[in-house]
Amino acid sequence: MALELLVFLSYILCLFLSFFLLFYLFAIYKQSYWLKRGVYTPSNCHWFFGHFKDAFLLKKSFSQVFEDLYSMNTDSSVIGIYMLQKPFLIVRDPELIKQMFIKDFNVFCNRYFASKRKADIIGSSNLFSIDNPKWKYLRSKLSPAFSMAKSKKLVELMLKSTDGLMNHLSSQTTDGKTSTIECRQLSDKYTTDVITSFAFGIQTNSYLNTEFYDRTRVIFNMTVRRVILTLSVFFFPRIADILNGTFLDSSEDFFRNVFWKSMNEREKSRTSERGDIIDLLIDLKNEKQDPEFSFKGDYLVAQAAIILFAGIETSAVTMGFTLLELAKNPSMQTEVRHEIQELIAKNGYTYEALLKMKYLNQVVCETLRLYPPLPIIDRVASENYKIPDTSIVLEKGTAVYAVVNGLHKDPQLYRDPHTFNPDRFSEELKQNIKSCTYMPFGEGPRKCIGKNLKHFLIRVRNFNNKYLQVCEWVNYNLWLA
Ligand code: HEM
Repeated sequence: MALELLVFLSYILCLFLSFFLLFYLFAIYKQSYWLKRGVYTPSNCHWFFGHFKDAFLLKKSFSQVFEDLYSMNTDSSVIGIYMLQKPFLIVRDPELIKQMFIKDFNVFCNRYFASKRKADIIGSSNLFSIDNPKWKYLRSKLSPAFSMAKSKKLVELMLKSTDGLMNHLSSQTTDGKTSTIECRQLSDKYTTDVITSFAFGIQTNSYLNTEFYDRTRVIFNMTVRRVILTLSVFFFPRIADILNGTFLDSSEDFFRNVFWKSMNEREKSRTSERGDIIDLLIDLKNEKQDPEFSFKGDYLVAQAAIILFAGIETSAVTMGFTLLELAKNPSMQTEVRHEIQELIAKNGYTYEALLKMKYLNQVVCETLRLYPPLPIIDRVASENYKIPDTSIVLEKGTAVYAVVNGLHKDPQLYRDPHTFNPDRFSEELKQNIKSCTYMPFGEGPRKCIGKNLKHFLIRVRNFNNKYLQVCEWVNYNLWLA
């Protein structure tokens, strides 16, 4: 009996070892992909984790690993990398980024990083995720809401949404002079209120009533399940299909109901333009529909939802780090406060005053250089593509990445790159910044649609009458992507 058990166990062990050996050989074979194509690959590739061992073992963020790979000591314009066994390409050379993201946009018009699950309409048919040619049609229809011409109206909407923040700040100073405030959540609540007003057409005050805010957190709070879902959507879309997750997760019905309530009420009581996304979506819903894309049902909810979620976190991260850098640099803070006080005294809290805040703009631009909220930006080749001036042919379906946090901290592109220096963006010096070396909003036709808005979002009313200092427990980590 004991002998039989031993034989049985040896069979199991042999089976396991054979399986392991086969998988190991398969992994090594898969990881020879770039070598066969003559593309430089960093040697620190683990047979199972690929180049992302530290990220999978939670020692570094994925964006930090991308930055490290970008910063490898190489002259190569592209770097072949592996996420587990899957090949991806980092494009290091700004000229090549320009070629792919702008000039050859017809080949690189879609994202790899996006939900493609057809069953999840809100996740897959929003402006961020959807593929060309539907994307082009949708973008042309949504763009008017983001034009500079509409910005004036938007600033009015935003100013109305800042009351919550101002009242909250006033209530925080316990001794009438100082208070320790957690800026990250403060910024999250502020951008949630402002962008909800724009995207969903309703006024929220996340400092007093947290229901709407808490629902948005379902998307951003990274539970283990959410991390697996997000990683699979980003890097392994087929696994995302099997996991059956949706973009809005357990909050889907909540946002759908809020959206339709807002649409229906507006349609009934619409007397003048509020100038928000709801106004635009009502017009699009009532237009003659194009066979390319129908503005109906969840296809409408999807657009409001992506504008909300693409705007909240990016703007809050930027605002939080801007506040932090100003607290660390008192002379810059004084300059910003003087500029704001002077312009508000002359123009009031107006669109015109906000446009003139040149130094604050430089500070925000420098924050976006050091802390880009989306540190990597991807595209996928929609056909085989020969990289100009090389013999490398990218296969259709290959994902390529611009590593924004790598470019922004490259000492060959920025002198003393780790120093916070808003003067880089002064009128005379900003001319020296070359195309595709500064891209917090991405590049090319698919760059951020809310780019113009963020200046207003971050400038409005924040820095006027409070003086900032850094407290002891500051956390500098940007744990995104
Ligand atoms: C500091 C603030 C912001 C930053 C740093 C930022 C950054 C970005 C980046 C890097 C992309 C990808 C661009 C590319 O692939 O080339 C993007 C796309 C997008 N952003 Fe923003 N964003 C910000 C604010 C906003 C705001 C306020 C909104 C809306 C109210 C918004 C809506 C979108 C949308 C809808 C897309 C998808 C565009 C498309 O695929 O056509 N963003 N953003």
